[in-house]
Amino acid sequence: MILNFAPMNSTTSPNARIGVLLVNLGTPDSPNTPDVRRYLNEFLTDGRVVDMPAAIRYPLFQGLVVPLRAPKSAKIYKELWTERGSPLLFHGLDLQARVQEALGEHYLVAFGMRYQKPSIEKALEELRAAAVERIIVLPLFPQYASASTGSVQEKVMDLVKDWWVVPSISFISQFATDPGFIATIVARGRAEMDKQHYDHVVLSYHGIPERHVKKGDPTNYCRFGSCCDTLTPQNQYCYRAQCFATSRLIAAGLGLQPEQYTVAFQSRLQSRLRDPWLQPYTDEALKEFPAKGIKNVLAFSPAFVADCLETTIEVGEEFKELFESAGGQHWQLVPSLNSEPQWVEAVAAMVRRN
Ligand SMILES: C=CC1=C(C)c2cc3[nH]c(cc4nc(cc5[nH]c(cc1n2)c(C)c5CCC(=O)O)C(CCC(=O)O)=C4C)c(C)c3C=C
Ligand SMILES: [Fe+2]
Ligand SMILES: [Fe+2]
Repeated sequence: MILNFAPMNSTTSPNARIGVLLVNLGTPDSPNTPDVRRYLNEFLTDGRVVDMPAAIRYPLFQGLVVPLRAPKSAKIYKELWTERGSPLLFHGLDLQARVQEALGEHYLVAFGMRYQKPSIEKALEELRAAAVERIIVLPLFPQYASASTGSVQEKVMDLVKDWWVVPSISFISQFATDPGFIATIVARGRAEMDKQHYDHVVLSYHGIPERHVKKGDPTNYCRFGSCCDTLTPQNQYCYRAQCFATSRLIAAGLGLQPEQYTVAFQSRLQSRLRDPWLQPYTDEALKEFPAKGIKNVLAFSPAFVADCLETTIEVGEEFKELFESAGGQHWQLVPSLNSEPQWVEAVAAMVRRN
C-alpha cells in the first residue's frame, strides 16, 4: 500500500473564504432618550474614549454626564433619524452588501459596530461559523486614533482570545492617504464645485484631546506644530499628522493652494478639566471667515466615511447656522462616501491588497 504524505494545498478547500469585518463606531437603536442613554453609557465609559481611571469614569459618566447629555443628544438624533433609521447604520449595511458583491464569493463580508448593534461579537461569530481561513478587520476610520480604531482593535482581540482556534487576523489600521479613499472624496468635492463657486474649503475632522496624541507618541516627537506637516515613521500613527496628510492630498486633487483651505477639529466634549483638544476648533475658525471676505464655504468631513450626527447635523446644520450668523452667505457640506460605487471599489481594493 502506498501512503501519500504530500502536503495539501495551502488553501485547504476550493471554497475556503477570507473573512472581512467592516466596523464603524455605533449609534443608538432609536432616537429615544433611553436608547441614547444606553449608547452613550457604553461609548463614554470606554477607557480609550475617556481615559480616566475606571473608578472615576464610571460614576462620573454613568451617574452625571450621560443622564444630563442623553435627552439633549436624543433631540438631535431625532432630527437625524430617517425612515431607514440611523444613517451610520444603514450606510454601513449598504456598504457591506456592495463590498461583498465587489469581492465575490471568495470573501465573506460582515459588519459590526463598536457600540450597540449589530455587535462586533455577532459579526465575528458569522465569520467563525463560515470557517473562514483568516480575518481582515477594517475599522471605518481613515485616520488612526486610539479612541476609534484602537478601541475596535482591542474589542476584536478581546473577543477572539476566547476562541478555541484563534484565527489569523490582520487590521487595516488607517487609510488616511489611500488613493481610492482620496479620489472618492475629491470626486465628491468636484461635483459640488462644478455647481457653484466657493471662496474657501474647510476640512473638519473629529477632535480628540491632545493628550491622546501624546500617549501614542513613544519618541515624544509631536509638538502640535509643523512636525505634523509630514508623515514619517516616527509620527505615522499621529492622528493630527494623518489629518494633515489627508488634507494635503484632497487639496492637491482639487487644485487648492494652502491659503484656499483650512484644517480644523470639531466635536470637542467640553469638560471642566479644560484639557486642550486638537486645534483650531472648527466652530471658532468659521466665525472669523466672513470678516476676512470668505462668504462661500465648501465643507468636507474627511474623518468619517458615512454620514452621521457629526456630519449631517454638526457640520451641515450647526456650522452653517454659525457661519451665516457671523455674516457668511453659503455653507455647503460635501456628503460622505457612504456606499458610493467608487468608495466600494476603494474598500474592495484595500481588502484585496491586504
Ligand atoms: C471624549 C469624547 C469623544 C472622543 C474622544 C471621540 C472620538 C471620536 N469619535 C469618532 C466618531 C464619531 N463620534 C460620534 C459621536 C459622538 N462622539 C462623542 C464623543 C467623543 N468622540 C459623543 C458624545 C458622540 C455622540 C453624539 C452626541 O451626543 O453629541 C459619531 C456619530 C455617531 C452617530 O450615531 O451618528 C461618530 C461617527 C471618531 C472617529 C473619534 C476619534 C477620532
Ligand atoms: Fe465621537
Ligand atoms: Fe506633530
